[in-house]
Parts: sequence; C-alpha cells; structure tokens
Amino acid sequence: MGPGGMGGGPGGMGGRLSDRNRPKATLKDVSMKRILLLFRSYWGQLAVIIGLALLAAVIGLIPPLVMKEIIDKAIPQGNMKLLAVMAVLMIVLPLLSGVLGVWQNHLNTKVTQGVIRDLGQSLFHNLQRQSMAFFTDARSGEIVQRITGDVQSVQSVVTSLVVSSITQIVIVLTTVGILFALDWKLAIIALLILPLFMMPVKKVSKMRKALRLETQKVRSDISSQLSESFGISGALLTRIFGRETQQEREFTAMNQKVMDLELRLNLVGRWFGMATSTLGPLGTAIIYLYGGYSVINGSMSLGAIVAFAAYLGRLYMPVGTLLNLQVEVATALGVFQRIFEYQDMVPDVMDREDARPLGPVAGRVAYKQVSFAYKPGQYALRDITFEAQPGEMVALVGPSGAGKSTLIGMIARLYDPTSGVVEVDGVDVRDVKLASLRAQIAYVTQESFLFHATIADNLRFAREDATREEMEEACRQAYIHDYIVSLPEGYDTMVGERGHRLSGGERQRIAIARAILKRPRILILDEATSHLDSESESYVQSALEELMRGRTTLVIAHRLSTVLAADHILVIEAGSVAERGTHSELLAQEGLYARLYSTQFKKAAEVEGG
Ligand SMILES: Nc1ncnc2c1ncn2[C@@H]1O[C@H](COP(=O)(O)OP(=O)(O)OP(=O)(O)O)[C@@H](O)[C@H]1O
Repeated sequence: MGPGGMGGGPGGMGGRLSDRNRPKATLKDVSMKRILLLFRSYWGQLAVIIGLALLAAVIGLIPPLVMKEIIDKAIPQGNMKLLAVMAVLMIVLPLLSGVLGVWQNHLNTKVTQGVIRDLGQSLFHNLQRQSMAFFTDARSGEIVQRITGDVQSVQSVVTSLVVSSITQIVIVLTTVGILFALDWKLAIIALLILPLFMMPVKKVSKMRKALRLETQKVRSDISSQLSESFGISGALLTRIFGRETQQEREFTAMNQKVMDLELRLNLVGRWFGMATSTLGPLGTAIIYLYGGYSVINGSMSLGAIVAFAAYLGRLYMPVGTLLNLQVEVATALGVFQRIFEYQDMVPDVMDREDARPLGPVAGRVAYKQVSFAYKPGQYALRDITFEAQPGEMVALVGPSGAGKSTLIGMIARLYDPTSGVVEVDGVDVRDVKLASLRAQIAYVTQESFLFHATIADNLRFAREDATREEMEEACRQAYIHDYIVSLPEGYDTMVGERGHRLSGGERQRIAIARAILKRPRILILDEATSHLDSESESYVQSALEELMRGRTTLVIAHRLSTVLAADHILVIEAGSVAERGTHSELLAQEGLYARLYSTQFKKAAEVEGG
C-alpha cells in the first residue's frame, strides 16, 4: 500500500531527501477497505460474532409473533394454555438474548482492543524504522498524539464497526424478510421512506470529517506545545525569559479551540441523529394509517397490524443506527488518514533487500565524492573525499554550520549521501545490514543524553548482556567509576530525564563509558564545546583518550590536544574540504586553519591549561 522503491537504489541521486518529500497517504487512500483490513487477523472471532448476532436477531423476531398469537388466537379462542405458553416465551426469549448479548459484547471488546493494539504496534514499529531526517522534521508531541490520542480516538468507531454494523445489518435483513412475509404491500410502504433519510448522510459526513481532522490537528499542536514547554530545556527557557503567561495564553487559545470544534462536531452530529430518530414515528404513522384502513375494510387482521408495527421498530432503529455509524466512520476517516500516514511512511534509510551482515571490520573508513542535500538543490556537503586507516584519527574543524555534523553522521547512515559513497573496509555502507554496521560504531554526541533509568540501565543501552564487571571496567576507563560508587545507590542510582542530577562532565563520562562498553571499531565523536572546569575537563579528556585508543575515530574537534593528536585534519568550509593536512602543515599554509587556530584552538588551549 505504501509507496515503495525508495532508499534502496544504488547511487540514489536525489531520491532520499527529507520526510517532507515523500508521498503520503491522502484521504483517497483511506478507503473503507483499508479500515476493514485492520480486522484481518480476527476473521474467526468475527464469524462467531456474526453467528451470535444472527441468533439474537432470530430470537428478537419472535416476540411480535407471540403478540400476534395472543391477540388473534389465544384471546378470541379463550385458549388459556396457549396464553400461558406465550407468556412464558415472553420471559425466556429476552433472557436468552441477554445471555447471548453478554457473550457477543465480550468478543466485540476483544476484537476492538486487538485492532487498537495492532494499530499502535504497527505505528511504533514504523516510527522506529525512520531515519533521523524524520525526527528532525517532526515535533515529538505530534508523534505522541498520533500514536496514542489518534489511535484511541478511533476506538469507538472500531467498536461500532464490529458491534453495530454486524448486529444491525442482520436485524434489518431478517426484519425486512419477515415484513414481506407478513404483508408485501405494507413492507414496500415501510421501505419507501428510507431514502429520505439517506440524503443528508453525505453532507453531514463531509462536514464532520473536516471538523474531526481539524480537531486532531489542534490536539497535536497542544501535545507538541506541552512536551516542549514542560520538557526540561523548554521549562528552563520559559522561566528565564519569563514567558509563563504568554505560554499559558497560547495554551488557553488552543484548548478553547478544541472545545469549540468539539461543540460544533457534536451539534452537526446531534441534528443528524435527531433527524434519523424521526424515522420511526413517521414510518409507524404511515403504516397505522394504511394498515388501520386495511383492518377496517377487513383485508388484514388486528394482530397482524400490531405485529407489523412492532417490527417497524426493528427496522427503523437499526437503519438509523447504521446511518449514524456511516457518519461516524466518515468522521473518523480524517483520523485514520493521520494514522495511515505514519503507517505508510517509507524510511529514507533502510536495509536493501540484498543487504548482507557486515562482519567484524578493521575500521578503514573512506568517503568518496560524497555530496548531500537536506533539501533538493541545497547542498550541505559537496564532493567530500578522504580516507582514515584503521586506528587513525581524523579531526574535522571548521566554522559553525559548515557541515561537520552532517558529514560524521553519514558513516552510521543517519543520512545517506545524495551522491557518492561512504565505505567501511571497502564496502559501501548501504550494502550491509544497518544493525550490523551500527553495532561496530559508537557515537558520542556533544549533549550526552541519558534515559530516565538507573546508571546501570543506561550503560546497558550499549550492550544488553554487559555484566556488572564489564560495566565497572568501562566506567573505570571513563574515569567515572569512583564517582558512581560514591553515590548512595551506586550503579542503581536513577538519573533523571537527560541525566539532570549529574553535572555535564559526569554525564559525558557516563556516555563515554557507554561507548567503551559497546567496543566499537569506529568512533564518532562530537567534542563538547561547553567549557567544563579544568578538573572535569581533564577527566573527560583522559576518558576520551581511552575510548579512542586503537579505534578509527572521526572527531569534530574543539580542543587543541585533539587536533594535535589527529593523523589528518580536514578543514570544512561551506560543505567542502577547504584544507587538509596535519596541524603543522596547515599552520604553514596560513589559511582558514591558521585563522581558526588563533581564534579558537589557542583560546581553548588556554582554558584547558587552566
Ligand atoms: N535537518 C536538517 N534539515 C535541513 N538543513 C539542515 C538540517 N540539519 C542541518 N542543516 C543545515 O546543514 C548545514 C550543515 O549543518 P551541520 O550541522 O552539519 O553543520 P556543523 O558544521 O556541524 O555546525 P556546528 O559546528 O555549528 O554544529 C547547515 O547550514 C544547517 O543549517
């Protein structure tokens, strides 16, 4: 169903750009068929539900016939025995349908909850396959809203799809059958008024669909605003700039908008509901008018007309429900569209069909004429070529926004080149399985992120089966073990979201220990620019040296010691390699590097030196 064929082609010129460039599900794709396909694993249970509904419908057909017997036979004939039998039936039948109802309801809930669970599962699965391009584009609140709010909001529709449609259709069909059996002329009259009520369905559906889509969009905005303004960084920024009142105003406005939209949605629905509820009285009145006339002129029995009128309820009520259901489903199409959009997203970085696992590598890294554009035509990198032999360190330096982060992200396929090739041990990284490639790479970012979990769990994020000894060894190498054991709960200390209970330097060293634990062959490092005090700085520096030892390292360098230790330095400017060489060679060129050195590295060195 999803658009295929992206992300796998060799070379891949211009094919894999941002998420915005990918085709998405449109309302046209959101067909009833696709919604019904959500039930595909539940056909067995649906069959039982249909069986139960049929049984209940047949039982429901009997009471009016009982009434007919009482009026036309038992009373006129004075047959007390028949009267008693009919009275017993009047109690037993509802009891029986009640029991069947409970059973059916349980099955309905089981199927509904199953469908909702599967939907959430498939969204989560597809989101985990997405490349970083998707996450840099999307707001996290929006993602949360779609995977929880949207999925929840279609629950009632999914339920009524199963419960109502099956049950009501069965009731309508059996009732129409018996109406024709009782009196075909009256039956035709009873059916004639139905089209009258079908007319507004389309218009109401369209209005409600648009309103629902808008409501869910505003809900996403609210969700995004909440996660931004109540996340640690957002909360800090809000307080520092004193923007609490303004944020509250924004929230109030969106909150009010949701309320207004829900009110309108409800009103559109209510008018329609009211219209369909007049179906019953109108039909019944017409039938009594015509049927009463037939009884008067003797062409119909009194019992027959009473039974007929009783059946009308079983016709008009379910038809009304079905019409309302159709409107409900159409309303929910807007939400399904949002859900299916996420289901259909094709990751722009994924395994090729013929991708093979990458065995243990020596760690030779090569970029060959690599260019990359985040948006078509806007190149962030152009024609980058360099090689790093196993164990070598390549330092990248250059002005802010030059493309350094983009460049180092390509080796772990956070982004794929728009043209050119990135190789590890002579193999194009797009030819191997992503998991096997990433298993050999560690990436230490500037801002070290820790999950809200214990220190041990955060370390195990690198390798699930790491033993306590291995963790401790990694932490010793990262110069953080002594600090961790000094905490009252040691390795079991919970670190808050973003590890906020730890200082910047401690967090970094835990991140470094995590990378050591992974035992990568290739290391990607974005040195922190934030100046730690000289003690932390030297700890972090020593930890990094341990980490880099014997590993091929690509590092965005901010420290003099790093550029001095580098085997090659690439000076990146506006997406291209402006200069390359060792520190002394580059200084001698008296170009960009020499300028950066005097403005950036020398100063950093002074700070490093204390
Ligand atoms: N997700 C994105 N979508 C569009 N453009 C982006 C995206 N990420 C980065 N860019 C742009 O690509 C260019 C290179 O960015 P990059 O982050 O690689 O630079 P950098 O050299 O690492 O900068 P810094 O040293 O400031 O981190 C910049 O112009 C940036 O605005």
